[in-house]
Order: sequence, then C-alpha cells, then structure tokens
Amino acid sequence: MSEIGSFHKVGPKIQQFHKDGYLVLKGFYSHAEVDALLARSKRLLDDFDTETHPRTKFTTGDDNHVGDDYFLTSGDKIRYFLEEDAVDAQGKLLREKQKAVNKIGHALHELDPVFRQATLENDKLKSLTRALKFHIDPVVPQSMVITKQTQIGGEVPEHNDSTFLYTDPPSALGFWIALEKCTASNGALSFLPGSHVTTPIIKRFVRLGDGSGTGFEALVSPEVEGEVSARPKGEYILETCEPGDLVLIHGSVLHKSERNTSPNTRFAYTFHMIESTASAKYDEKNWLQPTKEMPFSQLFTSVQVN
Ligand SMILES: O=C(O)CCC(=O)C(=O)O
Ligand SMILES: [Fe+2]
Repeated sequence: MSEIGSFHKVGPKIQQFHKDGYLVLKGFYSHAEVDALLARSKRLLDDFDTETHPRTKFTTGDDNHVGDDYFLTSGDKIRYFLEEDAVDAQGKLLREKQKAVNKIGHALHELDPVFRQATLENDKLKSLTRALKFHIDPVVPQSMVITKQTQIGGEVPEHNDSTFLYTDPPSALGFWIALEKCTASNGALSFLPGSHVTTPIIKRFVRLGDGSGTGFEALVSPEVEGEVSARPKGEYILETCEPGDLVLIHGSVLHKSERNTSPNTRFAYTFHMIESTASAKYDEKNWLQPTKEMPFSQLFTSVQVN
C-alpha cells in the first residue's frame, strides 16, 4: 500500500516521526517517478566530464585548493564527487566514470527539471511538509544523488544533518528517497531512534576562515563536549527500503550507512529543508551559502498573497 495523498490520515505516523526522529513512508514516490529519477541520474553520470574535473584532469601542481573550491562553489551547480577508491593519487580513474561517482550535487532540485518536479513542484510533498508542521517557511538549500557504487561505495559515518546545515535553533529536515532496493549488503541507512532528543548539536561543519577548505567548529566548550557527546543509549536500526520509499530524517537524529561491498548500486535522491523565518538564523559560517543568483528555493511560504 502506498502512503500517499491524504497524509492527514497518518497522524500516528507523525507521532512516530517525533518519537524516533525518522520515519519511513513506503511507496511515497510512484514507480514512474522513481524510474524517471533513476534514468535522469544515469544520464547525468553519462554527462560527467572527467577532463575538467579537479580530481581527474591533468594537473602539474597541488590541486587541493581547486578540489575544495569545486566543492564549496557547488551549491548552485550540478557537480560530481568521486568515490575515494575510484581514483588513484595521480588522478587516474580506476573504473569507468559512471561507476566512479559517489554523489552528484548540490542544486539538482533547482537546475534539473526531473529533480525539480520531484522536489519543488511536488504537491504531495508540500502536503506532507505542511502536515509535519516542522517549518513555517521551508526552503530547500541542497539536493544530492548518492550512488553508493558497487564494491567501493563509501560509508557515511554516524552524523546528524543539522551539523552540516546549521540554523539557530536547528531546523534541518532530510528527505531521502530510495531509487533502488537498499539492503544490509549495499549500504542501507540505519538510525539510532530517539537520538534527536538525547543528542544535542555540538559542532557545525564550516567554511574555514581563509575561504578554502572546510572543518568542524565546536558549539560547546571542551569541558561540556565530553559530557554531552557521551554515547547515547540504544541500538541502531537498519531500515531496508524499496524504490520509492521516502525516509524523513530529523536534523538531530544520528544515522549512518555502511560501505557498499555488494555487486548492486544503491542510488538514492536526498534533499534537505530548513526554516527560513527570522526565528531560525542560517549560519553564515556554514559550508553551503546561498548566492545572489540562486537563493535557497522556497517550497511554500506562510505569507498569503492574494
Ligand atoms: O545515503 C546515505 O548513505 C546517507 C544520506 C544522509 O546521511 C542524508 O541524506 O542525510
Ligand atoms: Fe545525513
């Protein structure tokens, strides 16, 4: 049964979301939508130009800065990030390009018509977001396709998303859509239920002061950090998914995914929302910054225009 349409009937599910910090909505996206998103993802991989990519183009010097810049300026573009084990120290690709990309980001929702349709122009998604009452004026700052390639698909270590999209107070909410079957062996997501309540956001991922590179900055003093970062109780739950399942991820819930050691890729489309009212201040140190040409995309606004 697909959990679509009248989301108001799934009040208990919203309670579940608030209790666990995440919620799996089976079949939220239709087969046709998933097929279109998957086909488009593959098309984007075909379009990947290795000649101009900082990790693989011919270079005689230290290209770390170029790599950082490629990442830091990707917020309003469609760019490609490689699997660690797909490229050697000389920048030579060790497998064909379509099987070497770890993720594509970060403005698919804005620039690509198929992803735009699934995100900003999706009424079902808007109804869901309204029903969640998580944001008053939600904006989508970023989107990605994560491919988790066969055999070498990198693990995503334990984290919470508000560390990466910090607002004060935290307001990030992740939308993660399985485009392929996700199992224990190809790196399905797992979650620590309830950790969004017990685990405060104690650091944020920032652009470094000199404008190059990124790092973590503590939000609490070192003495307090020891106390609040103590292991939260409980066991991780692995959430296997079918194509079209949508997982809502609270910005403070701990989650992760293991390396894909299997012969099957694990394509997923993921985007985030944050609050854009003055009461949730977007941090100017965040790695991702809106540009004049492309401010963060509004999903809907509480301001009535009529
Ligand atoms: O797809 C993954 O393995 C990790 C995704 C994730 O952490 C997210 O979308 O917030
Ligand atoms: Fe995440």
